[in-house]
Amino acid sequence: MSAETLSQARPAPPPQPPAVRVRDAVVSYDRRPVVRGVSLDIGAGEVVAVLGPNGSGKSTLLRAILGLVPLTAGTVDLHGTPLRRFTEWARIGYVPQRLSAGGGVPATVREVVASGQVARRRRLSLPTTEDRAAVTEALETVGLLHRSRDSVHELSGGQQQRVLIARALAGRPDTFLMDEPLAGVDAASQQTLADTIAALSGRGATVVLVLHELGPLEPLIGRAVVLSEGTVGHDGAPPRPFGDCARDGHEHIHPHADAAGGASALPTIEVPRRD
Ligand SMILES: Nc1ncnc2c1ncn2[C@@H]1O[C@H](COP(=O)(O)OP(=O)(O)OP(=O)(O)O)[C@@H](O)[C@H]1O
Repeated sequence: MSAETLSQARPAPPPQPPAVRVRDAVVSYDRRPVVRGVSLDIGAGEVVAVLGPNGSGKSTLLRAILGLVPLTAGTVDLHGTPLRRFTEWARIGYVPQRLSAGGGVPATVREVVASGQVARRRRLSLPTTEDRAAVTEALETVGLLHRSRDSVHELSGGQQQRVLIARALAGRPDTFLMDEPLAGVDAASQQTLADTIAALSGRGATVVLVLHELGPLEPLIGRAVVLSEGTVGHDGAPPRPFGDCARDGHEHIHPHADAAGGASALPTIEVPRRD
């Protein structure tokens, strides 16, 4: 290579840090460790499923990554920054598992979805036209624009789940952590949401999905982290036959009631810790 070519060569961009880096993470409830020494990196732009049986620690790991439950030991970095110093919460979209009934405040569907933009707004600033358009688009994406003014209390369980997904979309983050986003959602909406997640991935978003079954997300999932009693039992291509969970008679207990029982199950809005 000539001196001239060398002088024209641009320096390579610095390597991007992983979107999520977990090292030796331990999380305990009442001194009982339920995540026991997990280490993993999730690269920016990766789509990763976190699988495992009931109680294996999937949700707890996700919540620990977000700082919603404290680590007993180990570290978490988000986009190259230790969790306790991480401030770019507008980059993170969290879809929690639907939580207990009765804990929510009365809110319309639109209000809940708009709350997904809190992290990206300056304190006390009003939503911009762009913000409002993003809320409308998110509601359209999950097929609930027509329910915008209804109370979330009136929605079925599957619809509430779609509200939580819309809330994450409305914030326009680049990193999604979703805890069973399709559980309780009807088949047609599941496919729409899978298409949405595929589009997010196509735009370079990082997506971490706690799942019990891959379902319509299967084509998207190249990597699965399988937890077993709080440790990583497998990290690689999705194990087969993982579709067993979808077959009749599987013993997995899904935490989400479907439409029938959903009206009483309010989403609890959680904001990651920012200290
Ligand atoms: N807030 C809590 N307090 C005490 N124990 C908890 C709490 N949350 C979860 N656990 C327990 O920790 C263990 C791991 O739970 P976790 O919800 O992380 O598992 P999971 O793999 O997501 O399960 P599931 O598939 O049922 O959602 C379970 O034994 C659960 O009962």
